[in-house]
Amino acid sequence: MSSLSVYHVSSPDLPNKVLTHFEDIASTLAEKGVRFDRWQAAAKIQPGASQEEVIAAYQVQIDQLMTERGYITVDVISLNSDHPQKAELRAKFLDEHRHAEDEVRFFVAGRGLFTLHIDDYVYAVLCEKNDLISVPAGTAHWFDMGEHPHFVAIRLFNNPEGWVANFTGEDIASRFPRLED
Ligand SMILES: CSCCC(=O)/C(O)=C/O
Ligand SMILES: [Fe+2]
Ligand code: NI
Repeated sequence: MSSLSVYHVSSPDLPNKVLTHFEDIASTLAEKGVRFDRWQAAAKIQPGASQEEVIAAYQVQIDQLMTERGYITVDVISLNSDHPQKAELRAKFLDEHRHAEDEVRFFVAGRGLFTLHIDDYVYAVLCEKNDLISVPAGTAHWFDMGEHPHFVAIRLFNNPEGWVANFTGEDIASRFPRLED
């Protein structure tokens, strides 16, 4: 089940609230400019499936997002716990960073934990299959796929380079809960 846990930066052990209803999650995030939508990921895709297979299965949805929201680049992260570089891949996203563009991720299988740091609050968004999250450019955040990754996410970008991150150098991510798997 998708969820949103909201913490004050000073209390990583105790969330102020935990939301599990889609409308509550979407409206709380919308107040901060974060878009949380639920789409139907109807094609059965297994974590570990190739980028080509995932893009072909979701071409209609990808085209819709590109046309309606102007994204120009797409790629796929598709990982299961057999992946030989899973620890390095996990570590790559675990430190707080920002992007110069919106972070748009459509989960078509499995789950992952996005944690957003906005002013004095931390928003931990557990994303699952069918969730489409759009985090505004410049938002400090990190992502945990867990020790045993099991997810497929389609990533959309509005720059031709794809994924470019600016790390903040802060250690805040190490104090907040990681994905339990
Ligand atoms: C769920 S997609 C992989 C993570 C990623 O692209 C990112 O920028 C995390 O912050
Ligand atoms: Fe990111
Ligand atoms: Ni699964």
